[in-house]
Amino acid sequence: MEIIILPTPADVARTAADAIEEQVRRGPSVLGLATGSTPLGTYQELIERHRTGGLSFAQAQAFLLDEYVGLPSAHPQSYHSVIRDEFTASVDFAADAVHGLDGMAEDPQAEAEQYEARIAAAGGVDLQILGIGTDGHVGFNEPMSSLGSRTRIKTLTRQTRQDNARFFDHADDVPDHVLTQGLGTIREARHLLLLAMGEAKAEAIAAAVEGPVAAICPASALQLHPHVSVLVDEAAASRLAHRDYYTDTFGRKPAWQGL
Ligand SMILES: O=P(O)(O)OC[C@H]1O[C@](O)(CO)[C@@H](O)[C@@H]1O
Repeated sequence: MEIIILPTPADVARTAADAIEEQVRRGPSVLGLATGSTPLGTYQELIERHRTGGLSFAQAQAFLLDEYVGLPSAHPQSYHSVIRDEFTASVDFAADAVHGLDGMAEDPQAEAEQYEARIAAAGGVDLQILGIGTDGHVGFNEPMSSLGSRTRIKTLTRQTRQDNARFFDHADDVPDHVLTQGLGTIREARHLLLLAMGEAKAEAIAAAVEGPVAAICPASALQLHPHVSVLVDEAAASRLAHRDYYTDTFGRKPAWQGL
């Protein structure tokens, strides 16, 4: 794992956007997109680079990590709507290049299996953006998710429903169930970019990076992946015990200048 501690959330957003831009400029790419508040600054940065710097997503495809069960895709808080409104409609993805799970599928298991097949048919994910929940979830893989799990239906924890209540009119409107890529699915992406900002994420980041690989902290499963970049601001890094090791460059330029 490469742990990159940056001064501010804006630096995290810019550095993540650099990695995505580099991937997309390399040629046809498959991106894994997260929703939630964490990647919003990154998406803003990419939209700006599209508008002013000619960055094009016309050759890219994208797969969402997860979706609420029971929300039609037109619901403003469905992740279909969120990613369209916050990112994909403001750049130049081709029609049908952005894929998500159907939260209204009559057979969620069949939907999950078809989604895995669509990812495989696209050649797998080149670069996966990830946020982290305060309980250590990635995607919606809540604590005690199997470290080898595949895309499936999951029940949200009370903590995650509370955390996400801010996006809904009433706390009770947060769905109980979700469809999410599994930890095994996520770990098949070729490069993982885990982003976290703010003190509220500090404990989860410390457990994910320095804790044992254990289902109690699903993000710790990322330690098993060969190419993970963890981009955190100072606040999210504040509980890391080995900060000096991550920041020591011995006078050289930091490794993250070219993720
Ligand atoms: O970025 P937030 O809103 O803090 O949420 C943390 C993570 O939980 C999720 O909402 C669940 O997938 C992600 O979208 C996000 O990365």
